[in-house]
Amino acid sequence: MVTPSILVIEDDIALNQLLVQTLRNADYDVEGVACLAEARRHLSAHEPNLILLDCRLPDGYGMELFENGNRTLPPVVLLTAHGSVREAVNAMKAGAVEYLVKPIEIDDLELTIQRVLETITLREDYQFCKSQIEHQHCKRMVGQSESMRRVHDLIRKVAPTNMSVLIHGESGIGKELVAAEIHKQSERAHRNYVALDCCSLQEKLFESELFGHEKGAFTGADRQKEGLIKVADGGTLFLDEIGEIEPNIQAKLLRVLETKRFRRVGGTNDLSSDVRIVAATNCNLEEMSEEGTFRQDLFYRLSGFVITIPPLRERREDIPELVEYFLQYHNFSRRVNKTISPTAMKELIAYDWPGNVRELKNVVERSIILAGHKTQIHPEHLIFSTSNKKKKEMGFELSFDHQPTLEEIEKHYLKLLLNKYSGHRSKVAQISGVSERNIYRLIKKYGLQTIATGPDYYM
Ligand SMILES: Nc1ncnc2c1ncn2[C@@H]1O[C@H](COP(=O)(O)OP(=O)(O)OP(=O)(O)O)[C@@H](O)[C@H]1O
Repeated sequence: MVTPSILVIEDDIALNQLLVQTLRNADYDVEGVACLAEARRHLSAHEPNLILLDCRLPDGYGMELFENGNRTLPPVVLLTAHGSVREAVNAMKAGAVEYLVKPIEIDDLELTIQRVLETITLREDYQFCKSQIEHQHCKRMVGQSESMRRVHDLIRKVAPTNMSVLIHGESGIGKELVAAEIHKQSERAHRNYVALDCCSLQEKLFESELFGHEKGAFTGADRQKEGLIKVADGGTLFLDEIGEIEPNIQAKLLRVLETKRFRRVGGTNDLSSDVRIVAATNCNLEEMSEEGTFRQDLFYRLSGFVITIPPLRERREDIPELVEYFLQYHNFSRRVNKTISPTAMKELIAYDWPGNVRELKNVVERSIILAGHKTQIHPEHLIFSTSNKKKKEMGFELSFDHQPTLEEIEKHYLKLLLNKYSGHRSKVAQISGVSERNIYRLIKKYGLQTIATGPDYYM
């Protein structure tokens, strides 16, 4: 184990030497300085694990060290004069983790330092474990129903090949999770996995995001930029909502699939990238290709291998496992230990889940909060997006205390639909009669990102 390092900042030379020597005898790696200027110099080159800081120094108050720029200081134990309680309180408020009152007892000093260092180690270990668990939870695919076993089987079979894959399924069903799994189980796993939502950006920006651009290709292109196709060279590029891409980009994407070649926006040189494309959609691409809104040749290229994820309401046997999984995840991150009552579980299984797994995840998280101090989640803690059941399904009301502008009506209506359908954007698009791309634009325009739940990269 690395020896913990300590910086002693104390202007009383005798005390400084005593502290340094005592702590060195206790096997710490210790340096001593006598003023703020020296401390700042030392800290610009070293990162001690802990600082012992005198309150008053010849060139200022010890606490001024906290105000010094953005650099995060290691934990500070303040050395205060006997009787200056106010100073100690202010120090703790400013960020010191402990204080020691002079004259300093050696036993006290050693114990305090040991305790502070132990707390830091525990906190670091906790953060590490938490991030590991969160990471695993983000990635793990749960569900042992027959249809999900088939999905797993298809992933296992297609992952090692280099085939393009088209993932089909309703919004919030886990398409991105399947794409990530294909990458993880492929030989490309050690290279980049890059995800891009095809309706998150306006056409020109999307094109430049995908293919990159040359300097001067358009206003604002002040330097050459690498596109995601290149960034994912050797790896996997996941294109979500592929049905939304414009015909011009469809043609360029087809070229990448056929020849692995492309050009940056504004460029004349052919570039190449060995990228595997995994695409997802909740549209009927076949129908779109027959109607002429999606290139047929691109559809055929992409649909060489299709994985369809059935909606949650068609594989209700997965619900208990998913509920337990999300419960465990949210219990852990909220440091509680809630269980679910059999009646609440029954309701979850019976519900139709228009927002699929994403909606289930949200309902479980909300139920933990609503259960408050109760250890068990009951039906009254479950709030579904279509709550008040079907009774208000057909009607809606917008009320204003003034004559609203059209924009205000648009914003309120969008907000109402997003709330009603748990941020299920394709449903909102379908009901309001505009494309999903437009729904995205409106969500951004009216700052409703927090209601529109979806993968982070959308917003
Ligand atoms: N089988 C599953 N096991 C565990 N978590 C899941 C599963 N399916 C979906 N999820 C979780 O549900 C949420 C939505 O999943 P994901 O983003 O993959 O859906 P999507 O189909 O790509 O959605 P969209 O159509 O909106 O892009 C994510 O938090 C994901 O981790």
